[in-house]
Amino acid sequence: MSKAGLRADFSNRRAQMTREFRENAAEQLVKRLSESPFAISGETVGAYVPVGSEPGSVRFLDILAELGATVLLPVVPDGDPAPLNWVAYDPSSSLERRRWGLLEPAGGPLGVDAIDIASVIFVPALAVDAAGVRLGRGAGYYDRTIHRTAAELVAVVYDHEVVDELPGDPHDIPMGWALTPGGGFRRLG
Ligand SMILES: Nc1nc2c(c(=O)[nH]1)N(C=O)[C@@H](CNc1ccc(C(=O)N[C@@H](CCC(=O)O)C(=O)O)cc1)CN2
Ligand SMILES: Nc1ncnc2c1ncn2[C@@H]1O[C@H](COP(=O)(O)OP(=O)(O)OP(=O)(O)O)[C@@H](O)[C@H]1O
Repeated sequence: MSKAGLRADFSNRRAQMTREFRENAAEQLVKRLSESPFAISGETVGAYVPVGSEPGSVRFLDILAELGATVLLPVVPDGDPAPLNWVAYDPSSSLERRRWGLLEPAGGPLGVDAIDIASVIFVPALAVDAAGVRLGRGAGYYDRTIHRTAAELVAVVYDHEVVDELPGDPHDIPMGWALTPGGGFRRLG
């Protein structure tokens, strides 16, 4: 199946999840952080603010910060897809509704290079396969952003979204890990 067809299928399935299912999953993901195979305390960690039925929560970001991480959140640049910009997450400051319904922090962006010092990046995905191929939303923001990073790349997905094989493109950056509510951190590749 084409990437577009797969995107539609995984998105539809997410749209059918109940609120209770999503909230349970979000709480499980928070608990999984205590099992992280990498250090969080003292590290710079990339993460994202989930919108709609994306897995995760603002609480997940708060716990990362409580565990001692500096949390960077992506900001979509104006215009055509280009590398993501980054803002440090401050639990006490507000998130603003932006393009495509995304929630982004209000603070001043640190620049596209800010993510270079991250040791772990939690990456939003619709699905990921056993080799680490990630299915994103199809604008290519993350592939343009993480191609030079040495960070551990963790695709955050629901359990049924870790699949045997997805169609890959040469520009796709492989994920090293999947994080799911039921399975925790799983190595890929
Ligand atoms: N929570 C969250 N933040 C994120 C991402 C994400 O997947 N989740 N991104 C992950 O990359 C980046 C944003 N990427 C996005 C790419 C496409 C669309 C989107 O809805 N596109 C429309 C097309 C709209 C149009 O062209 O006017 C669509 O697909 O229907 C949204 C976000 C950065 N921040
Ligand atoms: N490093 C890159 N340089 C230039 N173009 C790129 C790069 N990575 C991806 N693209 C382009 O971006 C578009 C979307 O790519 P792809 O389908 O892999 O998106 P995605 O990873 O699913 O999306 P996202 O990262 O926004 O969640 C494609 O047209 C692709 O050619």
